[in-house]
Amino acid sequence: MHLGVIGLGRMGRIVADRVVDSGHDVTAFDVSEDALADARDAGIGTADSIPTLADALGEEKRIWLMVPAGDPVDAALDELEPSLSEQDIVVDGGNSHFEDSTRRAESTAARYLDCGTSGGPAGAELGFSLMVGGPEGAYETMTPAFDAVATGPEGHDRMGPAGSGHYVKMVHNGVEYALMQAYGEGFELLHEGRYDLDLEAVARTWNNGAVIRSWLLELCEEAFREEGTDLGDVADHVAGGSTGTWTVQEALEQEVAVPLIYDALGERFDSRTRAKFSRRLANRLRYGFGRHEVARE
Ligand SMILES: NC(=O)C1=CN([C@@H]2O[C@H](COP(=O)(O)OP(=O)(O)OC[C@H]3O[C@@H](n4cnc5c(N)ncnc54)[C@H](O)[C@@H]3O)[C@@H](O)[C@H]2O)C=CC1
Ligand SMILES: O=C(CO)[C@H](O)[C@H](O)COP(=O)(O)O
Repeated sequence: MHLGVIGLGRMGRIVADRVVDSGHDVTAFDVSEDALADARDAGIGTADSIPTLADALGEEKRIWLMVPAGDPVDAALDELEPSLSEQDIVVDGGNSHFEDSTRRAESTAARYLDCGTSGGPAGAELGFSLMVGGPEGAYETMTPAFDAVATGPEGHDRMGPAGSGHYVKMVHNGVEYALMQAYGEGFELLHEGRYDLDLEAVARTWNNGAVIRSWLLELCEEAFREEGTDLGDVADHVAGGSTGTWTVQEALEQEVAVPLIYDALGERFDSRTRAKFSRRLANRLRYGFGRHEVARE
């Protein structure tokens, strides 16, 4: 397969690297000259514009977008559109809103796959979990790329029609908010409670056989090891929030109660006005899985 990758940031560069490492060809583009130069230095083929990238892919273009959700996706698609036909397949691997993905799938000439991606930059070695929505034939055609980018054949699946991949990823992120909140509250009680505890040791013990062991808990262990049991100067400020907001909005529309996700989202908003230990841990965990910048005091 010859894959075009648009967006070579924290996630897109991993997509390109994994596809190349699996023996496929990649031609990549990013608006950032630095990102392009880094990719070239690593032996990845690059193009100096989106139309040039499209030309390099010839007939039956296979293109993976990994740019920030919203306007950048529409901007990249607008530039691609004159080169696209129904022989071509475009994958959006970012965190787009599922309704945007449905709209794009209807308006593009290409076959469109919305692909929720989980694992974060820290998951580069293991591979990602991919939740794909869109036409079955396009999903099957892209299987070699999905095998390469995911943990393997078990790490991706077609969720359903257009929009369903990003819908499942949106709910995944809602769950992520609630789990972070639950770990944060537990560690806050241990931190403020009656024993003088080493929280790294607690997390490590829990990670070895406990019911609540998980990758997020391993990232808690890492955070306490690297920042100290009181999280050092990690600020009580949690950024992000869009994917959790979408989850809550959809839950309201479907009249499904999601009180834990709702509360976790509220805590995140509240963090921007008051200081709390659980939020400081959430702030540090987002670096752990997403390499999002840690806000510090
Ligand atoms: N960082 C994470 O943990 C995860 C991120 N995602 C999603 O993946 C997408 C990419 O995220 P990151 O790689 O973290 O972002 P990033 O900010 O590290 O990289 C985005 C890249 O896209 C480039 N770009 C922006 N507009 C462009 C355009 N029109 N044409 C070409 N390149 C363009 C930027 O120059 C940058 O290099 C986002 O939708 C994000 O929400 C999904 C799962 C995990
Ligand atoms: O999708 C992700 C992890 O699964 C990304 O890290 C995303 O940026 C996190 O979402 P938010 O910014 O709403 O915290």
